[in-house]
Amino acid sequence: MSSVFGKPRAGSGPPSASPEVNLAILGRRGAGKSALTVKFLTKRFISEYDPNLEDTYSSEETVDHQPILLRVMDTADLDTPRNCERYLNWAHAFLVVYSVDSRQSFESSCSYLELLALHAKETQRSYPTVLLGNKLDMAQYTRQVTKAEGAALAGRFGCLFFEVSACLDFEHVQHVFHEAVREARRELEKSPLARPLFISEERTLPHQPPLTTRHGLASCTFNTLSTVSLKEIPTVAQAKLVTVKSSRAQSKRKAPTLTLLKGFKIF
Ligand SMILES: Nc1nc2c(ncn2[C@@H]2O[C@H](COP(=O)(O)OP(=O)(O)OP(=O)(O)O)[C@@H](O)[C@H]2O)c(=O)[nH]1
Repeated sequence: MSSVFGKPRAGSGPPSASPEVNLAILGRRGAGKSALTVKFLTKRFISEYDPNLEDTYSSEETVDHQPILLRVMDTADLDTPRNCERYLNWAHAFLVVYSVDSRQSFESSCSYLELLALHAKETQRSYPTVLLGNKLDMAQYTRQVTKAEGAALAGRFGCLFFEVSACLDFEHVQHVFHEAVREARRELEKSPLARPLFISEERTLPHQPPLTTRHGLASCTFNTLSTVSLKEIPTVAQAKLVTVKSSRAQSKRKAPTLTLLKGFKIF
């Protein structure tokens, strides 16, 4: 297996002509965001990660026979949404993860869904969101959140809902990520300008308290689209970008690579 260890995307070849979708994975610490990301990218379940590192991965996928460059930001927010503009201004779609064996993580997922609903309202755009109840393999022993509760929460926010397990079958996890891509693609087709923007000037509208105040979200600032200075996001803010080419890389001529995932090597 040839390898790239933490290799930045820039300089790793000509830019891809495939359409691009940015997907941010949100949720409370320990919900399984990294495990799901790694499962999707490598088909493997790895049990321990450095919880403090936040990484963004890039993977060439084929969804419904169409190539797509999928970027996945595996966020590390600890317990509540923090500095959320880094993903709000970047992502086309979101996966909000909780663990079916943790009521606390379920409650956190509700905060994330509220944050996203507010962001959609502020920007007057739709952001496809999938609510994921992870650790389904634990449900028979320590389930704390019923499937009906998950479905009801998803229904309240108009998002798709699945229960999955990062340590069970890969196909189910892949299906969830691909559903997010499908939804994002639909949204991008409806609104061609719906590309992530990086707002370089921080300014709050008069009469509009910052998001932090309205939602009590610690250190979460939000820049409205009415600011004067807009430019496309150049790279992923505050996140290290590495390229992941798993054994599922579309071209069989491209060798699968080794990469850095939250400080761990995948073999
Ligand atoms: N049984 C089981 N354990 C899981 C599953 N997904 C993740 N875990 C475990 O749950 C713990 C937390 O998983 P992470 O993927 O690190 O969770 P995270 O949401 O990324 O949390 P941070 O890294 O702290 O941001 C680890 O010990 C994983 O092995 C799952 O589907 N089933």
